[in-house]
Amino acid sequence: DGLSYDFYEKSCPQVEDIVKAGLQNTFLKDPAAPAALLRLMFHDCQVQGCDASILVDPSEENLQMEMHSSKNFGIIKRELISVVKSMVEAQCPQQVSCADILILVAREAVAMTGGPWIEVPLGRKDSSATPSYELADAMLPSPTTGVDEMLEIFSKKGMTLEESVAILGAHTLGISHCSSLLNRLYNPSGDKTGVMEPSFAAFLRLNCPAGSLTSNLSFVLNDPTAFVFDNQYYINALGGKGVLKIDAEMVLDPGTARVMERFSGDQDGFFQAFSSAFVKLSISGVLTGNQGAIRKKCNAIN
Ligand code: HEM
Ligand SMILES: [Ca+2]
Ligand SMILES: [Ca+2]
Repeated sequence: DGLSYDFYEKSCPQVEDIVKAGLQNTFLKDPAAPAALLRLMFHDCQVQGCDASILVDPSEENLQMEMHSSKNFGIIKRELISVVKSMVEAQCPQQVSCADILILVAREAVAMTGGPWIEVPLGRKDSSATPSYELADAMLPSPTTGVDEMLEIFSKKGMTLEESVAILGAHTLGISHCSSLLNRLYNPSGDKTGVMEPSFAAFLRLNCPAGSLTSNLSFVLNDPTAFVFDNQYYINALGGKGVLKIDAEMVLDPGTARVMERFSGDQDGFFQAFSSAFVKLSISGVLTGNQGAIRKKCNAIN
């Protein structure tokens, strides 16, 4: 597929160290950043492949952008990729794509919060064209996405059932806004996500009241250790404390539940499956070789 593990060996051998050093400071000051950057990677890769398309800001020539899709609600920290890119540019001008930097950043987000260190192949190019928000609308999941749609998304990337359940373990980090939960909490004919543990249901309703004007601002943690990449997400979901519909519905499906049971008692097994799933996500639909470009700035087409 044109990617390799030593892609920058000649042109920028220190790139992985620059990314890591650049992020250490950022993550100390901003504990929400790792989760945001991991989700950012998924939302880039899911639309037109891992090509940094999600980073492009609107311009006079192109007023449309992926970020205008409501499916990208809650996506933040795009600008951090530009910060890391400028650090890389200072040492290796015009060598390293924003698409690769985004993958390396997501890899560090997992590693620095206690997750596995994942070796990723490099050599992606950046898109020279931005997709419309309609493509983002069509490709990205929503708060009401269920298990069947989830498995379809990830089997298209060559993931096994085990890997698909593992990649959802990304919800061990970060937050969900109340607006993503209202359908689960207050629409009885809405999401059928089984029995929520009663005190947890009460906790969610207390934090996310019906009819609140601030449900786009208020949020709950995705698991009790939302700053730590661990297997707590599976333990909680199995105990009726899954936050999002997908987290709760995976417990109801016997196939996904069996894998969750295993990960809830085997963090190393989870880390291994997550690592191979992460690589499959990161190589999906990439531009390589003469395709695409290396952007000068991550937020604008050259
Ligand atoms: C089809 C499967 C998926 C669905 C339906 C889904 C849905 C969601 C939703 C609704 C939120 C809350 C957004 C908000 O309210 O701000 C969220 C958050 C998050 N998702 Fe997913 N997601 C899926 C797969 C993934 C994957 C594959 C990853 C990463 C590899 C991921 C990483 C995250 C992270 C880290 C957050 C927290 C973001 C933050 O704290 O800023 N998700 N997801
Ligand atoms: Ca993309
Ligand atoms: Ca956690």
